[in-house]
Amino acid sequence: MILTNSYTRLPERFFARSALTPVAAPHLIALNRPLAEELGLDADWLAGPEGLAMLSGSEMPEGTDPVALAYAGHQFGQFVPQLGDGRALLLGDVIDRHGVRRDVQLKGSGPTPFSRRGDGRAALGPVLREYLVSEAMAALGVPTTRALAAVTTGETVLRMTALPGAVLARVAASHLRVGTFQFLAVRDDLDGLRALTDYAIERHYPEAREAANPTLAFYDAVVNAQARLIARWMSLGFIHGVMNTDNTSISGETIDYGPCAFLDEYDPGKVFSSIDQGGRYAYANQPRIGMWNLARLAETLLPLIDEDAERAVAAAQESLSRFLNYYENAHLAEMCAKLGLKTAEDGDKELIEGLFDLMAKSAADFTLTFRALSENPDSARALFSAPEDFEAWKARWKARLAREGTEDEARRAAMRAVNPAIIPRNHRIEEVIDAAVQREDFAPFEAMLAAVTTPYEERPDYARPPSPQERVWETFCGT
Ligand SMILES: Nc1ncnc2c1ncn2[C@@H]1O[C@H](COP(=O)(O)OP(=O)(O)OP(=O)(O)O)[C@@H](O)[C@H]1O
Repeated sequence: MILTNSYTRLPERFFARSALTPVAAPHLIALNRPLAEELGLDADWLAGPEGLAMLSGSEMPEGTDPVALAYAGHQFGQFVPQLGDGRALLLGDVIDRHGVRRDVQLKGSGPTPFSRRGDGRAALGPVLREYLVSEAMAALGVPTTRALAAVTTGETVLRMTALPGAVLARVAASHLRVGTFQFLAVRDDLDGLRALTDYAIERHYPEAREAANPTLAFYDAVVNAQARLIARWMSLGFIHGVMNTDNTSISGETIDYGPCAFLDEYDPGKVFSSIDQGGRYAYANQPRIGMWNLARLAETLLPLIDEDAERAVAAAQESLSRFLNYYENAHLAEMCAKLGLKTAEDGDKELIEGLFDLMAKSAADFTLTFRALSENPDSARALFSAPEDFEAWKARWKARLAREGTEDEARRAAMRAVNPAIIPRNHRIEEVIDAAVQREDFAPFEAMLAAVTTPYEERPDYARPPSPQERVWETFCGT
């Protein structure tokens, strides 16, 4: 098993090497064989003793050079100049079957020089949550980190109580974050910023090299990727929950599934995360926060954009101002597709907003509403508290559909292919975690993984929203 590590070609101050902390009794609970195959990794080797030693962070194959990456970040708006992988170890990278370099990282593998007061570990529950939700997101076509494997450690970690420990092996287009740039900028490390920008351009946006101002073109590409990512989240009712700048990936992937959750009933102000007291990362705030995070990235790049500070600010502002355009175009395209419209025309935005208003008034289930519209709009009526208002909206929608003239069955098929039947609902995730933690029963995890990775197939058992007794009000971060 050969993993190179392209980060170690960057200056030493970007990362720290860290001693391994072998775990008591590693046990493989999940291995993503299709992903291993896509990465060109030998799944049988990964499932064997040497693979398990690597996946649990206990022992590395000869030649592996794992590192913890340094980064900073704004957490809930407060700048922390020194964060870094406090419980993660980047094993290295591979070139996948499509020729793309991908990182393999362990999360929960023990203390690193960046652990601060933390134990470097992860509990089984959050590892299962991240595994399920990231794989669901991939199946839904959302750019995301992936789950390669999950291993229990045979050790307990202390949180509110003693919990079983686990390690997640995660794959990412890279682990570069807005916070990685902030780490260098706050230290006035211009050479470092140059090296990091070159690395990021090379890895993610090579076309920026050809631009008159490569740094600006790189920034614009990140703005675009984040705008499209957040539009995708919004179209699925996904709430990230902890959109700090250290969780804003330069590649435009979703990263860190700590307190995330999908909406059940539609509520634009919805917050799940127990630590998001002010609602900063509420569902409807996500585009605005994405733009705020990108402004922080711009600040780090100013000296590379232009030697003249005023010109640099003006250029960065112009680029950032395109975020709203990118976002609105992407969101409109997503929503038109969800409503079976192939093109967008004047008035579509109002049609979409009209539906969301009704959904909010009725607390209609987000996923069920769009799925019902894809199958049998009459069945959607029951989701609305004022059926006559829904009928009026439906008449507008039907008139709009008639103007496009797509044949009904073809339109329904197209809508079913973009409106999932299955999302990883929070109450089901909690059941999976309970079974695993209380009874070491992983069958519910496997069954749910199979359901959420085929999200467009009808599965009434997983499609059902929570009953009032099953409802989960809060998710917890950083465990
Ligand atoms: N148990 C822990 N021990 C040491 N450091 C931790 C622990 N939990 C979180 N941290 C660190 O606190 C910071 C913020 O944590 P956060 O929960 O956003 O990240 P994470 O979930 O650990 O990792 P990632 O963002 O890579 O998914 C990170 O620097 C992280 O490494």
